[in-house]
Amino acid sequence: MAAITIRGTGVSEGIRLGKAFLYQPFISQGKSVRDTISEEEINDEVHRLQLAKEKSYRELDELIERTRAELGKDKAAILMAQQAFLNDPSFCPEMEKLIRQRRYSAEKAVNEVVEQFAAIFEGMNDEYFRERAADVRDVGKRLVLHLQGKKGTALSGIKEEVILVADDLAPSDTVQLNKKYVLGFVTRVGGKTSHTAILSRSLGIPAVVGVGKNIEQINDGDFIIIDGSTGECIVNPNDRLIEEYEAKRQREEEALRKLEQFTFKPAITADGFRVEIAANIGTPAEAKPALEHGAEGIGLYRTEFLFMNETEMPSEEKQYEAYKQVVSAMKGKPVIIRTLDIGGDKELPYLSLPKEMNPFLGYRAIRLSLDQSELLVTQLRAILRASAYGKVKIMFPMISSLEEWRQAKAILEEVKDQLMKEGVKFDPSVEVGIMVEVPSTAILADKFAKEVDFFSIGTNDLVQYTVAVDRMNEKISYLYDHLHPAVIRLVKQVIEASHREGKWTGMCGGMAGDPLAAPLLVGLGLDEWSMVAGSIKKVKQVISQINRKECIKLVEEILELTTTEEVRSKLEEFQKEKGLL
Ligand SMILES: C=C(OP(=O)(O)O)C(=O)O
Ligand SMILES: [Mg+2]
Repeated sequence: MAAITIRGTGVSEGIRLGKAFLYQPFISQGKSVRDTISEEEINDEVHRLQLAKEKSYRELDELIERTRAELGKDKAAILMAQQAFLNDPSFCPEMEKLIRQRRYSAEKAVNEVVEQFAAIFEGMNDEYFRERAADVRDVGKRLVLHLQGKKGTALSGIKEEVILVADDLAPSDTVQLNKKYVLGFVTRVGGKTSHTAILSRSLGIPAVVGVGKNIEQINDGDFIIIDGSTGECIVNPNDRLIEEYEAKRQREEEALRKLEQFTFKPAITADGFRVEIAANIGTPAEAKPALEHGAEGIGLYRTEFLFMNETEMPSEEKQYEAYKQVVSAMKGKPVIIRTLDIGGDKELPYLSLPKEMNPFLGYRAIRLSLDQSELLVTQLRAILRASAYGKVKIMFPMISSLEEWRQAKAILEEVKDQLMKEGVKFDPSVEVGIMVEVPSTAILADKFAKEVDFFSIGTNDLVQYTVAVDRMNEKISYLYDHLHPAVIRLVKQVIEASHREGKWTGMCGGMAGDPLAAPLLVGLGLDEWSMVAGSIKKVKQVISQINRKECIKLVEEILELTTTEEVRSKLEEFQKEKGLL
């Protein structure tokens, strides 16, 4: 049999070789599914639907319990939302109506109502609601499985090492799988931000998604190779290919093993320059994994996800609980909590923000918080209360003028006074800083440095605003690069301005987690680096194998260069010389 190579998007790196396990939950086993039934069968059919609903409900109960214990409250909430569909007055009752009035079989009635619900969600102009379409289909799948007398799905039954091949993976599928046996994922649909992509990265399982119709080339039990970096998937490879990829996999594993030793080491250059390495998180559940990846603190807690996962503004109490959870988990290590950064690509359905021509230049982040200051006051109260449990620092996003900073700081001082009067415990000496994401702020860094306690450079937005390149637009993504000489100048200016005032500068944009940029940032004297937890080891390794003095010289050379490409080549050359590339 000749080998076939099919391609998708690599979303979680790593090479895996193994047997394909085709997951097809919709294929009916034995029982053929009818579309309609006879008049006499109506009551039995309604009863069948009722039983399937009850079984699904109980099954979800168990899954929720297990998920809460193993993966935390946030993941369990996805399943609770699914259970809520089962009780929705227009969900199961609507199916019953279709059975009674149109003589639909229970399966057809389920599919019809599920697709109506899914279509409504998919038509919504909001990513959060669009994702609910996957949840409602997931509930439908569960109902159909029970109608056909199958208990649960085949996933929990996997007892040997396999590469899972599926149309897509629903949230409830993924909580059932046994990580020990799943070597990798291949899915027909999906892209870099699909549920499977996010999950595979957080589990550290290689994945290729979006292979399309070619997925049909894979049969159950076929031997396949997947490469989660290139998006390649080879079906029935010959011995030569197996040998080649097995050797590649072993090299990867060896490199990873070498990296492990850096996890809990401090980041110090060969000549003794020490920096702090922290992690970016979006939910409290990520704090513990961040520590396990060797984070020395949280350099950016994006609180907006707490707001985005709700259907109404989270109360002070709810926010306080979330912040406290992170602060307590970090056990005295610093936690930089960023106030709400909504707007741009991050929407809040219940805030009904106006549609804008240029949302990234619009009503967002600190602008919104200052305009609707009751939101900011509630959030600052919650953050300050959490500060009693560890080392909290507060950071304002998207500051573009000194007025904005001063207003935000004044509100913070008022909130502190209020809490003091109320006799509420908090840390009165919390450090307060700003994100540097807008060129105007980088340019005025010397003025800001006299007033703030620290800076944290957000290169994700700083690149976007400096180069005038939309960070979400694939078509011009070739322009989007943190190694642009103009961005490097701004970074340098900010770090130097802070040091002149005895303050420190961190970085929580993607540049901090880019190992190639590490010698440049060491040369520039960046004090604190915050990144996705998975990058920590690699960055620590690079830092430990370079020399500050050499990096300072490298910076001088880089500042003479004129293009992004030249900067990139220079950094690659430097790392090759050190054997790091
Ligand atoms: C860290 C940043 O913020 P976010 O990615 O949340 O916009 C940034 O802009 O670099
Ligand atoms: Mg930003």
